[in-house]
Amino acid sequence: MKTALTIAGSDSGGGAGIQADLKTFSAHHVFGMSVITAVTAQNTVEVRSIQTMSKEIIRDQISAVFDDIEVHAVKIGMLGSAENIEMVAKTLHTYKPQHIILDPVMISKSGDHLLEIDAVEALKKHLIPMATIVTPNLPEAETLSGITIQSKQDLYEACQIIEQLGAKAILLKGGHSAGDPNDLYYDGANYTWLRGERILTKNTHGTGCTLSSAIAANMANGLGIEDAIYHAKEYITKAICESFAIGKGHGPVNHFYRFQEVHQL
Ligand SMILES: Nc1ncnc2c1ncn2[C@@H]1O[C@H](COP(=O)(O)OP(=O)(O)OP(=O)(O)O)[C@@H](O)[C@H]1O
Ligand SMILES: Cc1ncc(CO)c(N)n1
Repeated sequence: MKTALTIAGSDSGGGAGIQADLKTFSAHHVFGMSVITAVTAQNTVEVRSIQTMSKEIIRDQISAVFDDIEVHAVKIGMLGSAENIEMVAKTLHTYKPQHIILDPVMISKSGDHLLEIDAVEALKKHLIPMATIVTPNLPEAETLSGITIQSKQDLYEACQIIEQLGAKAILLKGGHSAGDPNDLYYDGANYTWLRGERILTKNTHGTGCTLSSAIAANMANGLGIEDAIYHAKEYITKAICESFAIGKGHGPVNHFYRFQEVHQL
């Protein structure tokens, strides 16, 4: 059995964060484990409050997993504070997991801050250099690169700047663009476009969490990085296509379609 660990925040509404990650792992037949960095009181409409976990309990959750269980891939999502970023980086340095998929979560679809503003520098300094792949959305790529993205050329430049921070590869997600949701992959040498067609739905809560977890699950299952992102893009596209109109805001994506396909439900 292959395993994947998510280090992320809890979403009480079940559409994003740890909950989306574990559902994605299961749908990929990967055994999911979790380190909770923060608890958010959240639904499809808003984030009502956040309690960030202490750095000690984050460290202890990570070591409890690694001291006992082989971890085939790690996905990192919401971290909350600079202090927690430093602790996650320091603890992962001890265990040196082979694949680290870093989703640099900053702001939720509902517009709420999930990362303290002064923590961006810590993310750049401590975690990006450890990442196998970083998966920023457009606003996150602007924050990490320090440039405003208005053209295709800006996308290429943002990828280069983030790669120079030490990441091995970048997947710059196009969900927030005005047109079709095309994602740009950069491996430090070449650019590849993962093309998508915009699905007209408001049910896009947790799309970024799901995409990064699907990449982690695919890598845990032994795929190389390029196959892993290609299949993850297919997975998120279908999951959005068949998403659920649950709640009054941005509803969650559908992880069950995989089980329905396999079991012909
Ligand atoms: N309406 C849509 N139709 C098709 N694909 C989409 C749509 N919205 C997003 N995507 C795809 O979903 C993936 C996640 O992209 P997005 O930019 O939404 O991430 P995100 O902002 O980090 O998500 P979140 O913060 O809600 O978890 C990308 O592959 C993107 O192209
Ligand atoms: C806990 C959590 N992580 C990530 C996201 C993605 O925006 C979210 N809304 N909530």
